Amino acid sequence: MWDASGIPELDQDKYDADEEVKIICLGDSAVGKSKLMESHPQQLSTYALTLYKYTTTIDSKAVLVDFWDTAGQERFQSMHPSYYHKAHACIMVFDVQRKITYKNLTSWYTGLREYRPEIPCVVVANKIDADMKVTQRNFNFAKKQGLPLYFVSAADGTNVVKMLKETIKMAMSYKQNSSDFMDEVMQELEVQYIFPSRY
Ligand SMILES: Nc1nc2c(ncn2[C@@H]2O[C@H](COP(=O)(O)OP(=O)(O)OP(=O)(O)O)[C@@H](O)[C@H]2O)c(=O)[nH]1
Ligand SMILES: [Mg+2]
Repeated sequence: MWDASGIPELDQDKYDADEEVKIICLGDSAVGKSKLMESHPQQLSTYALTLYKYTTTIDSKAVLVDFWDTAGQERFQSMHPSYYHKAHACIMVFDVQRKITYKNLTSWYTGLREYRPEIPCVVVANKIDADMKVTQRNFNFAKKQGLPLYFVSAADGTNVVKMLKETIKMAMSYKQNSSDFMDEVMQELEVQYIFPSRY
């Protein structure tokens, strides 16, 4: 099992800066998570984790975004808690051509909410280039959970930038507005859970 805390570049303290957000990516293997992120050249890879660093301008503020990408075969059951730690938003991806990847969103979402009950989360229906008709279909999971749904193609770029920009905005808004007491408590609990030996 990988340990993000051992990599200096993944030092959690830097996420305290106002203009930096952490966005995690979840979804089954081969749905296109890495392809969605690969438009961003700077990356740092370990065994199961790839970090894509991305700078953008939102509301005339320079924002540094760390996109965290893991291999889908890790599955939610064995996701390391530090993957979720201090994440400000989540991108959940499925493949419109493989129904099972849509069904499994439920498990990914349950796993996410265990660690990050409040962060904004978007659902991405990827690979629409393979079958444009799917954009007419209802994907009730997103509606039922009250999550935004984006039809995208990582292959030809359709809606990718729009989805990323809107997710970054949600992440920033979460970071700026969620410093309520419960969130602080949750974060303390997470820290103790990840680094039990320090306490
Ligand atoms: N047609 C089409 N193929 C895509 C699209 N996005 C990804 N693919 C292909 O789907 C395959 C899997 O893409 P990856 O980005 O490696 O998927 P992943 O979710 O990162 O998979 P894991 O790392 O195993 O979890 C690759 O062959 C991609 O080229 C898309 O929008 N359209
Ligand atoms: Mg991948």
